[in-house]
Amino acid sequence: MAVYTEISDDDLDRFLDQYNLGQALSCKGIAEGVENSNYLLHTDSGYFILTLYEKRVKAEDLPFFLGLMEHLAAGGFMSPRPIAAKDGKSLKQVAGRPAAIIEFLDGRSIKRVMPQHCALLGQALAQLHTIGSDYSLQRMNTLSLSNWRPLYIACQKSDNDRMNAQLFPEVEAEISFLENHWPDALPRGVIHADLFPDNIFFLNDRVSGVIDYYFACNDFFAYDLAICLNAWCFENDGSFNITKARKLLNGYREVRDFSKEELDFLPLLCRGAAVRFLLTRLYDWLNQVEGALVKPKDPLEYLKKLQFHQAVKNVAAYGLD
Ligand SMILES: Nc1ncnc2c1ncn2[C@@H]1O[C@H](COP(=O)(O)OP(=O)(O)O)[C@@H](O)[C@H]1O
Ligand SMILES: N[C@@H](CCOP(=O)(O)O)C(=O)O
Repeated sequence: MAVYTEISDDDLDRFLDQYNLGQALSCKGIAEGVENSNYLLHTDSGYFILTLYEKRVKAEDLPFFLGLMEHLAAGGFMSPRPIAAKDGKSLKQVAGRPAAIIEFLDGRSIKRVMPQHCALLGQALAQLHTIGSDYSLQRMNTLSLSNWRPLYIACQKSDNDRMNAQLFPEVEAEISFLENHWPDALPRGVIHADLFPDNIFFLNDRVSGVIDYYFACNDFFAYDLAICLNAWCFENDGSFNITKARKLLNGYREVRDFSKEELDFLPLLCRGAAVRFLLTRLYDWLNQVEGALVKPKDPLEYLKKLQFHQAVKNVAAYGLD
């Protein structure tokens, strides 16, 4: 459960006075998520998500994230809209943290990914890329190639018990490889950058919501696909499910076709995406926040995914000819 910051009743009442949403009827910490504190807020006007932005989210990036949600929703994408306060602004403060109230979306994230979910995910991802392409704000990816080595060094420094001594040389060699082979130019635009199964809601066999834009940034579209291949196409036993990958990629290209160059770089981008999540998970594992209600995720899951992609020769391994 991710709740890092508690809100007192007085703080909540004062906060809600700034909106036209009536009084709070309840406000409960949500038992999912890792990055921010999220509450299910029930007011006289209905249900909302109240998010308090924590650690990795920089206050200066919040206009990009909230504006993107608004832009995507206006373009017909199933993103929740931030709720504007009486002064028209959606970014506020509560309990000393930047905070926003977000529209509540119906639907549920799926616990057991099936190939048809991957096809719908692919279509949704391509829609996000297409609708996001005329978004006016820009944000650099702060968890990309140039950030992996500093993050790796920070992990090493945090590993006081040398629990991961064996892991480090392998990760460092991979970072060096990626630094030497990362593409300079591929089709790019706004990407979600964290489209894991917990960030998509399904209802009646359709995508009803895409949430959690707090890693969104400008980067290669194919890197977003790589993140999704890692997050959606491996089974619990660590094996790669080529059927799911094929469905994901084919679903994507029904909406936005990818170039040969994007496909050629896909194995490398998948390696980079694996390193990115391995490192952030490792960092969080080694730097657990005392008293926070959060379950850290397993970094080694991403080492196994990395090793799979290191052995991939071309996109046939992902189900494409
Ligand atoms: N707009 C929304 N509508 C409904 N539920 C939401 C919405 N946003 C977040 N949630 C719920 O809150 C949980 C955590 O949200 P998320 O944005 O993933 O948090 P974090 O940024 O901490 O990872 C989600 O798994 C979902 O259950
Ligand atoms: N998806 C990341 C962690 C970020 O969690 P989210 O709750 O923001 O999706 C991971 O799996 O490492």
